[in-house]
Amino acid sequence: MTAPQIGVLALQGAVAEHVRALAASGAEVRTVHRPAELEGLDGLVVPGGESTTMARLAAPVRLMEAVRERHDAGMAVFGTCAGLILLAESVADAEALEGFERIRGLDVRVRRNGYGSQLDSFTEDLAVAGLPGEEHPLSAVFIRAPLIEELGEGVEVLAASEVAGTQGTDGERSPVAVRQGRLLGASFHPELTEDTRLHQLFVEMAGGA
Ligand SMILES: NC(=O)CC[C@H](N)C(=O)O
Repeated sequence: MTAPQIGVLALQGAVAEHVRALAASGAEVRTVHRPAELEGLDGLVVPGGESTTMARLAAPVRLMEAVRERHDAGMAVFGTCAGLILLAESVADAEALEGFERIRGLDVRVRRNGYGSQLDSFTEDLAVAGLPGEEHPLSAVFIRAPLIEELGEGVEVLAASEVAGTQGTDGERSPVAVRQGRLLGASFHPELTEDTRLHQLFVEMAGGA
């Protein structure tokens, strides 16, 4: 079997760390800056960073639209943190993103910085459904993370956080890793630890699992 071809959207953000984690997970990896570079990819990671910056940088070459079209044609997409914001069907406080295309498609509503500011960044051990060695928690790093406020019917929750968002989810566990068909989303930064199991799950998904 040939290795799944996975791209990392490389406009801004945590690109190199995703490349390393994907390569360690058996993928053939390349960075993507332009629509033509999406050709032939089985999957694309949209990294964390700053969603507004990425949306602005993508606009002149219509990269968000191109990713959406490739996803419609079968490419899997994994959005982490800012990448999740770009993948979400709806953003609660979208003023800063207004007028800019996003990928969309993942049937969730997110709130940017929904766990608070940089100072409220945290690490949490999560149980994630469907990972190899599921009984070992995944150490998840949250940095100005988006809060998933609402989920559509077809969205499966793989992990939830004990930490409540700043608005509306008091006392409830908030979903922080979700899957809907060939879309995967995480509020946190899976590329910042040595644990590559979520990347492995995505590489398998993109390869047809
Ligand atoms: N670490 C991150 O990716 C932060 C995301 C950032 N708060 C945004 O809105 O894009």
